[in-house]
Amino acid sequence: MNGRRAWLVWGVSVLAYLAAVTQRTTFGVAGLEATARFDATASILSVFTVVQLLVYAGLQIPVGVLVDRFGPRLLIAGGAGLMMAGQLQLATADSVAGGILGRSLVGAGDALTFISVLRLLPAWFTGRQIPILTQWTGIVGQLGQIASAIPFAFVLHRFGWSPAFVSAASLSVLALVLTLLLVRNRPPGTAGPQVLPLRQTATSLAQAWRQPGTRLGMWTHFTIQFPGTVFVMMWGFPYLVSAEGVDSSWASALMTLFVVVAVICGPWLGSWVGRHPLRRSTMVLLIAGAMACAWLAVLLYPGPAPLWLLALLVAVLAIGGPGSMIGFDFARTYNPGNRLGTATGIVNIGGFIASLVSMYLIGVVLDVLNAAGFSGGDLYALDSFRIALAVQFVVMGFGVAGILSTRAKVRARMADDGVRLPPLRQALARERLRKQAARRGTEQSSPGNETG
Ligand SMILES: N[C@@H](Cc1c[nH]cn1)C(=O)NCC(=O)O
Repeated sequence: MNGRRAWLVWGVSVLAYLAAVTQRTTFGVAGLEATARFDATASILSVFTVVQLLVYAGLQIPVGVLVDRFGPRLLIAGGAGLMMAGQLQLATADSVAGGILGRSLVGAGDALTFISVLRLLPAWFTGRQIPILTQWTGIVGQLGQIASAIPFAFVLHRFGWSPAFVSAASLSVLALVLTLLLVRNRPPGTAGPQVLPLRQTATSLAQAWRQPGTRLGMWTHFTIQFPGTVFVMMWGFPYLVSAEGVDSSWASALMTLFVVVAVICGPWLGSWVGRHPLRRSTMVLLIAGAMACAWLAVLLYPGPAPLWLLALLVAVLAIGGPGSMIGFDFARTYNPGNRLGTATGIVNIGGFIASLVSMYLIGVVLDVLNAAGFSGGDLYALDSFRIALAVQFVVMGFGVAGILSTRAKVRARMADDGVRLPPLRQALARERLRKQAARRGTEQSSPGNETG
């Protein structure tokens, strides 16, 4: 099914997602300028980010329903239009209310983009390519952070607030135009999934939710996306610099390591998922276990943790981004085409809710410890952070319980359908044999290649 046209559609839609991630992250880069422009305190500024994330998370299900009804092209274009409007609003806003309106529009446009881009993949690609391309979609999109950190920051510091946000808006204009010109919902001559009548929308939403595979995807996203998001978007920098005493240039290097590890792991995880579709949840639990162990080692380390241990922590947390994409693979494989957008929206809520709850609770615990005198007047004391960050174990425990209970339901349904899951040991032995056979095949074919 895939040819040049499919790659073009994917390329343009991923550019639209990259533009969305750029718009999502520009405000973080402009934090200092925003404080001066809006004459705002740190907590008011954090409201900008929280509102944007709440709008994003709150719109996931409506957007999922809309993408099933109107197709991804219209929604990706609409998302780009909303983000353009949001950034233009921000470019001219000089009151907190005006700024928050701008960020809300950006959050709404952003919400329309990612699940619509994922929705295009099964229409244009087949089989094992889909999990790999799902990963590449996530990876290429994250590069939008670099567009905020380098060209956007350059324009902001050189030319000021309004030119920077207007230039960011122009990226969404490009995404809007290219999407309308080049993206199509499916290859010409192929029939899309049957669109359900409007009155069946609620039924379809209920069916997507009742499907335990969708909820397994949501708990997957919930459990392993949030530790990395919390670290990168909110608490990582203050923790590293103020509590662990890491130099700020090393802290930036650790944040770069985060992106590099996510980029390296994504394609590998995508191809692993394609080869072991029945072991996806085991991989998710392994990643969650590795994250819990890494945090435990850092938080229990007597005194400030050494840089190598912090680098290990960052590397493990980074796997969560690509790892959480396995959640979307559950949604895709356990739902029919006509409710795939809805199911994807449900999955995508998981990680963002867990992130918001954790970010907030960590802040509350830090405040309480400070008010109680535990922190010795230093809000970001190492021992206070040890307790506050441990909140994540509770959130993760919640997620793991969700994964285990929904996985049991998925497996029970599979057993009813006559699908038997071979024991892990047997599956690993079979994989070893397959690899040996593949190696023997290569050895045997090499002389032929040489003579041929
Ligand atoms: N898991 C992330 C995307 C990702 C992929 N690799 C690293 N991060 C996700 O769910 N993203 C949703 C979005 O809207 O960006």
